Amino acid sequence: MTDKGNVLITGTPGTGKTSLASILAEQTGYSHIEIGRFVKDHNLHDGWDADLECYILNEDKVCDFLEERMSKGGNIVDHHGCDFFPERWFDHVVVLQTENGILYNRLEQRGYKGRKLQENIECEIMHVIVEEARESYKEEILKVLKSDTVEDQDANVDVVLSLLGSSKAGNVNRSSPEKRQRF
Ligand SMILES: Nc1ncnc2c1ncn2[C@@H]1O[C@H](COP(=O)(O)OP(=O)(O)OP(=O)(O)O)[C@@H](O)[C@H]1O
Repeated sequence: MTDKGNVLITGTPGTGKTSLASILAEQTGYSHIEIGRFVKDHNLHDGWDADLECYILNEDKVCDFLEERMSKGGNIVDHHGCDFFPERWFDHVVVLQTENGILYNRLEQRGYKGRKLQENIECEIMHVIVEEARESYKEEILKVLKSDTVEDQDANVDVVLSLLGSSKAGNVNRSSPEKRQRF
């Protein structure tokens, strides 16, 4: 591992991982690794799940593909699961949580329906990802953050920037909140 560490941003689909990770990548110069996109672009899967309408991620392929990149540090990884990554990869793990009604609307707006919508809402209600993160990483590197509003997102950017500023990741560029990308 180099001077720059790696950050994992996880949470149920729709909680705002990709939005937060892109702002952070822009402000820090870290690379944003959106696992879903990598899986598709680099064929790190075992085919398409027609029921859930997503690729069946191959964990070994993903870990092998990312190992060298992660060992160099300076990555912000964004994924809706966290238990199959090597624990040593991450210096900070952030779990985003969104109030169920807000999440429902976000996912519905994205065209989620039926089983896919229901399973994702249940996942959030049951705190599945928070529990998975608690079982997979040490409490001291874990932050659980609310992601209901734009204001929450701004606050979350500051939390991660300060984590990076106070860790071995060293100095990061802080731009003013007005310049931040909005969605
Ligand atoms: N804190 C927030 N407040 C309000 N809206 C948000 C917030 N975070 C994200 N959104 C909006 O919610 C939607 C989902 O965000 P995003 O794609 O970042 O979620 P995600 O967790 O990365 O989802 P997935 O796991 O499916 O990729 C987007 O329309 C985004 O603009």
